[in-house]
Amino acid sequence: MPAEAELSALVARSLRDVPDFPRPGVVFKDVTPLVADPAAFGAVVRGLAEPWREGGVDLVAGVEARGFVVGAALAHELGLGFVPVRKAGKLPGDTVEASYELEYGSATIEVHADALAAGQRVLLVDDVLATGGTALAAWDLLELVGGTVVEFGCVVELAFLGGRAALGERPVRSLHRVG
Ligand SMILES: O=P(O)(O)OC[C@H]1O[C@H](OP(=O)(O)OP(=O)(O)O)[C@H](O)[C@@H]1O
Ligand SMILES: Nc1ncnc2[nH]cnc12
Repeated sequence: MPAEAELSALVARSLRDVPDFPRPGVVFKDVTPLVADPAAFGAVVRGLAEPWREGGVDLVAGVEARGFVVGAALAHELGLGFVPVRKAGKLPGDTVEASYELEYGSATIEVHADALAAGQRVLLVDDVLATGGTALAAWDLLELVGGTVVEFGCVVELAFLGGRAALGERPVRSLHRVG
């Protein structure tokens, strides 16, 4: 099996599907079993890091909360720093914020206004791409504070929810696609 297919299969068997969470009709893709398994977690982090090992990115950003788990590990793997994109009201400095809809609700996220130097190239990551609302809002915020986002990387893509299309021409990479 090619390496990409093997990694996709590993992700598939390391996730837990939780029906009707957090509300009826949603099948929640739970990554907690994956990140609790050092072999699976390591393979996922290496998979997301692979295109960037020779450079092209200055910082990794991740969206609270699950994006912190993937993003901080990935930043460490690449020898880079990490920029947190947080839910509203958590960052202590001056922030810029964006509100958005996601598969099962709405939210507001923030990034520190001084998180990036002008032109710094950012790899944005999260665990799940669903409608793309979160990814698009985070992408725009990171560019608003001066960065250039080079890719949105995620562990799982719920293709039937259209996140890739919502992100338009922005590069998206997922390790495992559902639907
Ligand atoms: O593509 P979307 O429809 O925007 O959905 C994807 C987002 O939803 C989840 O986060 P959630 O807001 O549930 O927060 P959490 O990480 O704190 O659980 C997930 O971690 C992504 O950030
Ligand atoms: N179905 C889902 N499972 C886990 N995280 C999500 N974020 C948005 N939709 C999700």
